[in-house]
Amino acid sequence: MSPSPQKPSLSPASPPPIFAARGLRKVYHTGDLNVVALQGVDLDFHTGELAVLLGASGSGKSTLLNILGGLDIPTSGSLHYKGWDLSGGGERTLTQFRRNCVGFVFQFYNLIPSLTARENVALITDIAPDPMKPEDALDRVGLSHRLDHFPSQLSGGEQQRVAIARAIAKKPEVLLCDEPTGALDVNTGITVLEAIERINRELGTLTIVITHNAAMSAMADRVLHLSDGHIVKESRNAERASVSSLQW
Ligand SMILES: Nc1ncnc2c1ncn2[C@@H]1O[C@H](COP(=O)(O)OP(=O)(O)OP(=O)(O)O)[C@@H](O)[C@H]1O
Repeated sequence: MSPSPQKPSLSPASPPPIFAARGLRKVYHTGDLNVVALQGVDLDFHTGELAVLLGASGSGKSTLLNILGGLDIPTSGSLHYKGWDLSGGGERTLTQFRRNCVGFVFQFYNLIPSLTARENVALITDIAPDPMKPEDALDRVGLSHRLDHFPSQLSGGEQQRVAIARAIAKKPEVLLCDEPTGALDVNTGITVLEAIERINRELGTLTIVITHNAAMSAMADRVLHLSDGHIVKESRNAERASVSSLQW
């Protein structure tokens, strides 16, 4: 373990973390320029937790989420998910990890326009080892009445909920959400966050949501503040606020 002033969040009563990141550093090389996006991050995450990762633009949030999701690897430091070495295990390990363990939700929904909601979700359920039915996934995000609608026939919030259904249909242990409400107005954003919170609560999926929006902190178990590539503050909520009470 690399020495660092940042303390991992394990309390004595906690079960072992499923993610353990130590000294994560990420440097992007672009021409002559080196951008240090992460400067030595130590973090643990536990099953069932809902964590909000807050930070200004450029603070390193997406870089961290992409590394946690196996879309990228750190320049140095280590990342373990259960028994898997995601920092040094190679592309095959990352592919297996992404395919079996992680669902992603991004700001833009990336649905296939020529497929219905059900068919967009079925794209994933057709290749996952033990998926839920597309109809069940869409039911969990409150879209049972929109199964045969095409993306162009759905509102932005509904499209994002289809994207969430697609992400959770393979029953991932981890759900990673990068600015899931960034393109939505407040009320629509609330319905999307309600869907995410419900998935976390009902399925016990470790859920990490990144946002600029400090108001979302109240819905989390734990809030991590990222600044300039460092975790500068970590706090826990004694209770999670209901999503419908959030305002911004
Ligand atoms: N592929 C890349 N190549 C070079 N630099 C990059 C790359 N991706 C990110 N960066 C830089 O790394 C830093 C962190 O970027 P990152 O996208 O992780 O921040 P962020 O907190 O998610 O920002 P935002 O909220 O604006 O999405 C920024 O300075 C960014 O310009």
